[in-house]
Amino acid sequence: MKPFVFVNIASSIDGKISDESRKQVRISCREDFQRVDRLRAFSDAIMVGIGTVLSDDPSLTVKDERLRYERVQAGKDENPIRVVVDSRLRIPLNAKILDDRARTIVATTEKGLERVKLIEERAEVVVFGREKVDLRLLCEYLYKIGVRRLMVEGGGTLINSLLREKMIDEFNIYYGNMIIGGRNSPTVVDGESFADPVRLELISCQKLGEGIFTRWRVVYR
Ligand SMILES: NC(=O)c1ccc[n+]([C@@H]2O[C@H](COP(=O)([O-])OP(=O)(O)OC[C@H]3O[C@@H](n4cnc5c(N)ncnc54)[C@H](O)[C@@H]3O)[C@@H](O)[C@H]2O)c1
Ligand SMILES: Nc1nc(=O)c(N)c(NC[C@H](O)[C@H](O)[C@H](O)COP(=O)(O)O)[nH]1
Repeated sequence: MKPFVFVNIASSIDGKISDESRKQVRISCREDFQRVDRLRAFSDAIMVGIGTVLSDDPSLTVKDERLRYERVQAGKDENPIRVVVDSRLRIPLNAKILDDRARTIVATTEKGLERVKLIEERAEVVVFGREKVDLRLLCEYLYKIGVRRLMVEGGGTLINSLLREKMIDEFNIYYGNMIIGGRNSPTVVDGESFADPVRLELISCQKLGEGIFTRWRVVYR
């Protein structure tokens, strides 16, 4: 069994999620960040790859105090569980994701065991896989500890692996009103291309701020 897995990502019109520097580019408008905050609040866990932690240093917490309050009223923690996929435990000790605002799980492999002690002082470390984190086992584990809605906030390398494993149920993509360009800029799905393109079904499409918010169901064949 696995949670319902959905991606939320902000993209430029040319499909880029950052520029060639790989530093964070603000693509979302205010309305979109509010939408993302609500999605976070209605998720049990939020997952990112270590590439995103190293580039963006996200906190992955719910910003709106009322949404955190509603979670507590519903018997949940203020913030969803944060999950980092980090094969070699490269996570910096001062990463925001390791602060005490939410429960954090760092998923690593047998190659990441050297730093386990250090990280364990700040987060829960789980080991799944030898070279790359085994995402199927990780998602099964998350289901076992009660995660039913898993939000994936990137980046493109992690999303590619999850798609290959047929783990993603839905994409929420916000297209900001910009073109970033650059052959080496990260895209929504990086890594190798698919022999057969992954098919999607459009759920909804709406103007949001100055951009477009789209939802897509993944159709695996
Ligand atoms: N615009 C947005 O919404 C948004 C959101 C997130 C990230 N980003 C951007 O994306 C970029 C980072 O993305 P990225 O692709 O470099 O990194 P990523 O966040 O996808 O992390 C990938 C890393 O995770 C690790 N990993 C472990 N097991 C894995 C597995 N089974 N499959 C895949 N990866 C595994 C590997 O070390 C791999 O290099 C940054 O530039 C960031 O700004 C943008
Ligand atoms: N939704 C969204 N729109 C963007 O324009 C953008 N650049 C990101 N980038 C993803 C980034 O890695 C983080 O998810 C948050 O942008 C960081 O915010 P927090 O500190 O977690 O609140 N995400």
